[in-house]
Amino acid sequence: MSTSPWLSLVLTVLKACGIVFLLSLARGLVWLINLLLVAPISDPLKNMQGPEGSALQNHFREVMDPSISPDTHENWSKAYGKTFRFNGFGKHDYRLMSLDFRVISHILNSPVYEKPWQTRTLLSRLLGRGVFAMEGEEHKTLRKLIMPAFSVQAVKAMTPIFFQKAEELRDRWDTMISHPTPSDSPAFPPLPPPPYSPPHSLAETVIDISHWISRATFDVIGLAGFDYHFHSLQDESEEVYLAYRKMFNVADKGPGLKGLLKLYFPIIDKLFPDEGSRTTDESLRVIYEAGKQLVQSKKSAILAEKASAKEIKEKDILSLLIKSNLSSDPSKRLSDADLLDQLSTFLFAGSDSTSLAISWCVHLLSLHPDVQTRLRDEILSLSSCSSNSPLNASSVHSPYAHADAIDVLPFLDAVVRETLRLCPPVHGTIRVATRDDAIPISSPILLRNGTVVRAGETIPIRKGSYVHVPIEALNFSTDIWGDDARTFKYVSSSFFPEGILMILVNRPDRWASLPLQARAPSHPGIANLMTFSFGPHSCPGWKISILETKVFLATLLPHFVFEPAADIQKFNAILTRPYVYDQFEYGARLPVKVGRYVV
Ligand code: HEM
Repeated sequence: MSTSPWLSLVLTVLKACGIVFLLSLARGLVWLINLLLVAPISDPLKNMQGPEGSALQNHFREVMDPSISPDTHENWSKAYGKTFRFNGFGKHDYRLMSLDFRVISHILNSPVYEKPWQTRTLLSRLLGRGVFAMEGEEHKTLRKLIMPAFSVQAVKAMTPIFFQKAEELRDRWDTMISHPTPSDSPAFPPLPPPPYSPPHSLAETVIDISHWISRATFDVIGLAGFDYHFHSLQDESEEVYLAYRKMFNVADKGPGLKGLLKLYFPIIDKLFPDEGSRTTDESLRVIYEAGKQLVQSKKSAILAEKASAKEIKEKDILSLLIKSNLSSDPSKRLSDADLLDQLSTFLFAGSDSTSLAISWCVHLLSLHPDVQTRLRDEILSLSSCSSNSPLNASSVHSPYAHADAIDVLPFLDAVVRETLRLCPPVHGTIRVATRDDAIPISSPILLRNGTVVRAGETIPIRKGSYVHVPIEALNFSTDIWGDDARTFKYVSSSFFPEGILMILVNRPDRWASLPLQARAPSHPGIANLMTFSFGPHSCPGWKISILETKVFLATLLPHFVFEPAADIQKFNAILTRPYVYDQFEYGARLPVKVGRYVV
């Protein structure tokens, strides 16, 4: 019996598919064996000291979960020296971590180290070709183009917006105190008691301050960035605002296992888009539609003003970017879509990070009433508000003069910096070596084979190795800040012994006379902190955040007293956010008791 031609064709195709499948399987197997068994043998990090773990055990939680990471970093650096290795996805994936500033300086300044492609791909999916996701020459060019938008003058020009939104927030909270509504206090489980409660409470209304401050800082970047009104402090219904929020919420959840698989096999997302992908696509569509019109109208306005030789009035970041773009080498100019990507990047990088800085400040002030009172007194002592009248942009002085006066208040500066040191919104960052390298160290280490690597000598690292930069741990360095640098423990506020609270109360004062090691050139960080990182990828928005935080505190403190309402813990998901202890499933929240301040 002869086989039909169709059947033999099907059999041939099946055979070919089988061969392709077997070849792919063999290739995958070789790759896996090399990854898990062969490559690790010659990895120089193998010879470093570090915590042990089984073949596929990772140490991500130990180094990234802020409820245990301070202890981990302290214990590991005591046991292995300041530069050690730990398991990434297993023993085959040794990663370098260091609390040695010489090592960190090298990693953050050398062109050998870049953000891993995985991070950049994830960011590009949300933010397009933003400065966050770029490296090398492209990054350098773009960075030069955006920097005018972060100059001292540009930040100063934003101050009326900081005041406007801080006052709007103050008024919202004032209304909430007068008329507490059920929608402001949804039915969450009872709040676990805070580690400290004042003997005579002056505040009754519980407000999730991180939620409201986040709305305010989103509005700020909308106006300061694009001259765009999200009006989110009024209600959260504006289309572009919702699009950004939904998209960033997806990002906040982290990639998860499926997200990681999608990174390596993008086809999965094309074939089986999940809820997160659909939300991101729809959000991007809304953002790009609105953004296109915004960029075009701003560009036309700027060109028209240029043609009429009038002074260009627009002060928002987008206008400054367009101006900077128009005057740059035509071959290096950004397209309208690229310009918009930078704005999405600033919203992503600048709104919630600043909101967290303000929220953590209020949280620490609520726990330390004497610091709160001292700070309020300093703010009220400003000549323009000596009579409990609120600081506001429309009073006798211009908002610019107000902002200048606020900026130089020493205790306010100390409280803001101390909070940024203890609660950095970005817990850490990561780099990958793009070629074999030798990293200089300043603190000696003992290798596993008994060799001592002395200060000034180098340790080898090979292409493809990951290096974790533990921002929070570097902020807690006892070499810089002294023995009390690590007395702040966030394991669980309920375990706080009284002694630790007493030490924390006065710590902002350390900023009045900084130790030598905290000053440049010993300390390379921006504003004497690691919080904004440093080097070519350091945060360009740090001046915005520090001044914005100060203006918000200076506007809110003369009006309100803050008392703790719950036991709060830190959780690190892209940013380090506050959660109610043991109520993680209810999302990031920072309930604080807010009352009117009465002289
Ligand atoms: C308290 C608030 C802020 C904190 C803690 C913070 C922290 C950081 C850190 C640690 C980095 C470096 C990340 C890395 O190297 O992986 C960074 C980069 C960046 N930040 Fe901020 N940031 C804050 C506010 C802002 C603001 C207000 C803006 C803009 C409006 C901004 C825009 C950026 C951008 C564009 C980058 C990428 C820079 C580059 O790759 O060249 N940030 N930020």
